[in-house]
Amino acid sequence: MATKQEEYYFPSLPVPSVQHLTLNIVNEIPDRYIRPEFQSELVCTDDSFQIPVIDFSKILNEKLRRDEMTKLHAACEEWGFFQLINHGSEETIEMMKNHAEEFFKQPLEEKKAYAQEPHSMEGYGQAFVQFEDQKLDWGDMYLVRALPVGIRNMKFWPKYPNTFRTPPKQEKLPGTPQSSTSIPHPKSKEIQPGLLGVVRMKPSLKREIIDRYSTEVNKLAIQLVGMMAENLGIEAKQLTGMLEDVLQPLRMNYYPPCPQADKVVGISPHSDPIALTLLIETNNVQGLQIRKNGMWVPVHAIPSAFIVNIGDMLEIWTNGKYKSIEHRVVVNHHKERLSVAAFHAPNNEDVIIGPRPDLVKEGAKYYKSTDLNTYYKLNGTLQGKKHANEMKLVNTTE
Ligand SMILES: O=C(O)CCC(=O)C(=O)O
Ligand SMILES: [Fe+2]
Repeated sequence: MATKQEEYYFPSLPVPSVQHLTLNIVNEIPDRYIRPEFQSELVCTDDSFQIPVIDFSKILNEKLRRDEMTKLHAACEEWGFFQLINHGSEETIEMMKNHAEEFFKQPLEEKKAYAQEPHSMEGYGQAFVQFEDQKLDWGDMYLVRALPVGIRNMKFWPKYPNTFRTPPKQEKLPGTPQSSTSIPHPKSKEIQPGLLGVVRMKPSLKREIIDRYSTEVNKLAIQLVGMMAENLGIEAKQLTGMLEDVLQPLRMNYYPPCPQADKVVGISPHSDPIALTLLIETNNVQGLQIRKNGMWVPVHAIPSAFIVNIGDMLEIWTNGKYKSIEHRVVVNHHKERLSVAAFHAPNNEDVIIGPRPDLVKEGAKYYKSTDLNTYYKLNGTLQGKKHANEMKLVNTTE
């Protein structure tokens, strides 16, 4: 099946790396980053008002499944966001966090080797900069297309840390079978003291991190989408089938500290135009906020949890039963913040973006149906719930 991958990537004008801009700034930041439009918006100060937490291990447990599935349904209907715990990928998350942090610590020149090219969001740079006079977000990003395997462009995959993309070298240790290895990432938790004091990795941890992370996250995403279909009373395939041939970009976000943090925004308010996002905050610095009840609600990430959110495509496929939610990132005065978002969307241009027929059977259809290429062309800049809103039919009650 032929796909037109490049069309799905929105070209962005080159702008300076914010991380390196900050090295020369003492107090005043360039005007292009000042965003007065966001400064008066209400932020929720009640820390107990939080997105729901879903325990994946309970869903897999026959006795506990029912209640947890009900919680999942409510989370998707009422919040569009939840944290997923006990999902089994905790170790992989830990490695991903270490690697992403190490990558951004490198000198600018090293990172520039992966700079985005015109007409593509892949690589190191910024996203959604369309105009020379456009206001800018206070953050850098690094994006690689992880799935499908066939579209991987290895020139954008980081060579450092070396275990990011390349399996660690196999080294035979005296008296041990070939399962022993060495040279894991210096900071990674997989290091275990081996026989004769030689450092080795657990046999299960020998794959390159991006590949391993991408595979595990995609598997979870598809399982979650299947559970959502079940909760909506439709066949799992009605939703999972849309992602059988999946496009999974991984976006690593780096938000440097800012001396005028209350005047900038790390990522402008937006909903994700894809189907489902699984995100990790790598260094426990709060920054993500979601729009709820007319205010911005800070998300306090649980270490090792995935923050999962419904994207515009799932809102449209479910005919609005599940909602994509606007979110933004605020930055910190003193601390940097990092996150890694794994997006999931169809990779098959025959997939239709429109309400699934079984979800409009007994009622009105609230969204248009369109092909994937037309859908992606609705995009331009990060602007609220642009895709979902453009697709809404006027007869909608909301
Ligand atoms: O950094 C975050 O917490 C959110 C990032 C995000 O919304 C995105 O990459 O689409
Ligand atoms: Fe997002």
